[in-house]
Parts: sequence; structure tokens; C-alpha cells
Amino acid sequence: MLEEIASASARPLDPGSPLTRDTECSGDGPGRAAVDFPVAVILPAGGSGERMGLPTPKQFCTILNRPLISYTIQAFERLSWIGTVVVVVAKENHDLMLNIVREFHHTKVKVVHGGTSRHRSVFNGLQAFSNSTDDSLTPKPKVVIIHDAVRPFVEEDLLLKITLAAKEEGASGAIRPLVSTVIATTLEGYLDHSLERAKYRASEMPQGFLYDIIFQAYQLCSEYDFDFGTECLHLALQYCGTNAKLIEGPPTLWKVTYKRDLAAAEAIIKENLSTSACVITEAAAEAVELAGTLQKNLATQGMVLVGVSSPELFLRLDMHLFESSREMKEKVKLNTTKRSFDTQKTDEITTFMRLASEVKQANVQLYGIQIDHTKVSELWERSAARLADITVALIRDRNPALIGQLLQA
Ligand SMILES: Nc1ccn([C@@H]2O[C@H](COP(=O)(O)OP(=O)(O)OP(=O)(O)O)[C@@H](O)[C@H]2O)c(=O)n1
Ligand SMILES: O=C(CO)[C@H](O)[C@H](O)COP(=O)(O)O
Repeated sequence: MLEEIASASARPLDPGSPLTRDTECSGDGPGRAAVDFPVAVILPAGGSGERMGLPTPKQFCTILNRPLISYTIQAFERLSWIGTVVVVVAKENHDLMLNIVREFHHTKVKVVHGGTSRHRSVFNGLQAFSNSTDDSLTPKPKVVIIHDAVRPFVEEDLLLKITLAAKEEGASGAIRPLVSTVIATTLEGYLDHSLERAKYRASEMPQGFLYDIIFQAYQLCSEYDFDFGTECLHLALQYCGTNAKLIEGPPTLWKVTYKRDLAAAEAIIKENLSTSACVITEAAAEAVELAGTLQKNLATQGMVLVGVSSPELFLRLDMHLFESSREMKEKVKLNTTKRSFDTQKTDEITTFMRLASEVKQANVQLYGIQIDHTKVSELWERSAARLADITVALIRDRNPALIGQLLQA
């Protein structure tokens, strides 16, 4: 008997943090209890990405059909203890940003215009908050987190540490060990001196501040600071005497700066989005058994099956499925069904391809995998293992060229 499996995976419309494997923090996770004061975020996104060398500023470059900045916003927005997310963009990108907010259903974002330097953009972001009770303005938070829009990989545990340290100490920032030694050069291009690498750290983002401290620091700082400064923590120290608490963060905090960083970001997003799947199968015994075997096989490859449901859902691969995939947050879905397609009948294949192309509009990627049903357990297990391999590859690679194709396990 020939049975066919169709699988569908939704693109990351609601990826949560593209890094996290723990979706629990997206609701009332540990942060809700620990943070009982208002926290807001400023994402400076007003740069032009000169070092990236692309016509589109890097924060708007798309990875798996979603702009980089949307991943970063989502990493904050999903946390219930985070309030407003102020996104600072160049004036000419205002409408583009509003479209992104609409398309990706961001709910906490307020868009403001940037300045000619990062510091000026951050200051504009700070001014989006107000002491006044005027409803049209966003009330100032107790703590404000500043985070580059081009650092999409930030996890709740680090954000919590940064936020709580900022509340206690006035300022806090993420650091990483230096990769290369920092040296000073002479005007003639010779070595002047080198710094002892072990004593220094790279300053990364996120950084957190008591709002009043960082706002005051920006009000007091010089034009030189505004134009050439690169360190918010320095402003808090120099103008408010606040020594930031430094917290070591993970290597994934790095800032997307060069073209190669986009490829690296895509690889991380794919890998971390593709850790779970949902099987949709008929109630028939073989189909349920197949789902069970697939579940075990995927588990050995680090993937989790999060549900088995009825083929009706598969047969209604429409906005309903699209919506249910959103509910599942960053879970990538694999839908399998025992619904038969006779490969000899081209009309069925054509129907399948047409369905795949229709649901693609709803951001569901539908692939078909055929598996020979046999009672010889050794053969069946081998096919099931191949099915798992193909499934994992389809979900991880999200290769649009394979959409609507029938593969053989
Ligand atoms: N006038 C500016 C300059 C930078 N940024 C933002 O600050 C963050 C970190 O800056 P960087 O990585 O240097 O971005 P760009 O300035 O765009 O890059 P480049 O230096 O290569 O031009 C980015 O999210 C960038 O959009 C900003 O809001 N306003
Ligand atoms: O790393 C940082 C903090 O220390 C910031 O990301 C940095 O200030 C951005 O600066 P630049 O725009 O010059 O890359």
C-alpha cells in the first residue's frame, strides 16, 4: 500500500525570540514576578548601515520574509513585563516602519524620528516619554532598556538581569570578552601601545538605566558626545556619576554589521525556529503509529512534536491554520496526514500543488512525503527514519523550491 504524508511548516510569523527554545517566558514568565515597576525599551534603528554596503539599511533587511527589526521588536514585545517599545527610525523610513508594525502585528511599538548619530537617535527616543499626564504622551518608565535594533538575539534572562541591576545601580550593561587585542596607533601608523586584553571587555547591548539618570546624562552631554560618542554607559558615568553594573552576556548578542552577519543571523533563526513540529494525522491506526514513530525519530534530532490532530485541519489549510500557528508562537509546524494521493493520478498531484501554492499565500509551506506502508517492521522503521530525516530537513531549510513537491521516504 502506498501512503502519502504531506507536511506544512509556517514561516516565522510569530517567532518570539528567534533564539529561545523556551516559549514559556513569552507569557507571564519569571520576569512578571520580578519586575513590578514600569519598563520601556528604546531600539535605535535610525542608521544607514554603511558597513553593510546594501541599499536597504540592515535593520530592514529581511530574513525568512521578515525584517530584522521585527525579530528584535518581538524579542521584547513578547515579554509581559515590558511596556512601550520606542523604535527610532530615520524620517524617510517612517512609513516603512509603520507598515512593518502593521504587517507583523506589533502592539507595543511607538515610532519616533532619529538623528544624525546614534546618540542623537537615542536621545530622541528618550524624549518620546514624558513626565506629563497628557494622554497623548507615553508616561516615563522607571527603567529604560536601550538595545540596538540590529541585535535580534536577546533572551529574557539577560533582560531581567539588566533591568533589575539598572533599578538597583542606576545603570547596567552587557559585556563580552574581547576577541582581539585592542591597540593604540601613532599618527604615522605604528604601534603606540597595546592594552592587556584580559583587563578589558567589549561593551554590548542591552543596557539598562533608571530613566531619570540617562535622560539627565543626555541633557548634559556635549555636542562632541552627541556626534562622536558610542557609549551610553559612559554618559551616565561622566554626567551623573553613575557606575554601571556590568553583566556578561552570551555570544549571540553580537551586532549585525556586515553582510556575512545576515547569513549568520538567518542560520541562527532557522535553527531555533525549527525545534518543534505538529503532526496532523487521520485517526487510522497506521497513521497514529506513524505519528508516534515520527515523534520518537524527531526527538533524537532535537525536535519536539507538540501535537497530533485530525486531518480535517489539514484539509482546511487556510487562515485558520495560519492563526493556529500564530498561537503556537515560534513553533514550526509539521502537519502530516494519511490522506492518500495516488501518484499515478496527475490530477491529485496537481490538486496538491495547487493547495500548496494557495496556502503559501497564508505563509504555510506545504510539502508532500510519500511513504510505503509495509507490515515488515524493519522496512517500515527504515522508511519512518527517512521520513523523519526529510521532515527535519524541510523544516530547517524552509526551501521554497520544494513547496508542493512529493518526496519519497
Ligand atoms: N544615526 C543613527 C545611527 C545608528 N543608529 C542605530 O544604532 C544601532 C547601532 O549602530 P550601527 O550598528 O553602527 O548601525 P549603522 O549606523 O546603521 O551602521 P554603520 O555604522 O555601518 O553605518 C543600529 O540599530 C542603528 O540603526 C541610529 O538609530 N541612528
Ligand atoms: O556597542 C555599543 C555600545 O557600546 C553600541 O552598539 C555602539 O555604541 C554602536 O556604535 P556604532 O554605531 O559606532 O557601532
